[in-house]
Amino acid sequence: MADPMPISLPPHHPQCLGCGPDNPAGLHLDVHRHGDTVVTDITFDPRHRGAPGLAHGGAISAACDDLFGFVLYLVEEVAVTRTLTVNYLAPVPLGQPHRITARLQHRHGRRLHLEATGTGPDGLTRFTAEALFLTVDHNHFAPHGADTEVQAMFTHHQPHDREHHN
Ligand SMILES: CCCCCCCC(=O)SCCNC(=O)CCNC(=O)[C@H](O)C(C)(C)COP(=O)(O)OP(=O)(O)OC[C@H]1O[C@@H](n2cnc3c(N)ncnc32)[C@H](O)[C@@H]1OP(=O)(O)O
Repeated sequence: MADPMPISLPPHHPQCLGCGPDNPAGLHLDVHRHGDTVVTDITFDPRHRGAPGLAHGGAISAACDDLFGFVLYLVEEVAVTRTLTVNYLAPVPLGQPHRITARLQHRHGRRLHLEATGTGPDGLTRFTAEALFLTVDHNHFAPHGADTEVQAMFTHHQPHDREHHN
């Protein structure tokens, strides 16, 4: 079967560490939906350096965590990370695009079990990640004054609003 057309997904918000276009320290992830997966191509650069020439594990972890946050658009529910495990299978060189693909593996009540894979241009999978997200309601963000902002993320920015085909 032919691959589904990719659909552009909106950033969580402009200042998001993972995907916010206005965050100068951000990873600036550009994310698309491909069927039941979400996909981003990231090229770690010297700002993300761990060992010389290689990406820092924390930067890889942040990219996976934020990409998991895009699966929520598919689930159409707000959830937050409870656990995140990254399997660093091989060093990730700076300056080479890596494709990270994430999806919902299964759901059990409030528990969303998510999985991701990061693969280089040579076809080598250099990291995988698994996360448990727990669904929350908007009140979760209320003590921090962000409840309406998060609500807007999931109402005003429906993925199909920005549909385009690459
Ligand atoms: C808005 C989208 C932005 C996306 C950005 C990218 C993602 C992020 O960075 S999110 C930010 C980082 N994460 C956070 O700040 C979360 C901080 N943690 C919390 O606020 C709370 O722990 C929270 C809300 C996750 C859960 O608290 P609470 O609602 O009290 O849940 P709790 O009762 O402990 O657990 C709920 C259920 O999950 C189960 N559970 C909890 N932990 C685990 C675990 N590790 N494994 C399996 N089950 C678990 C519990 O047993 C419980 O099950 P049941 O309902 O059957 O009793």
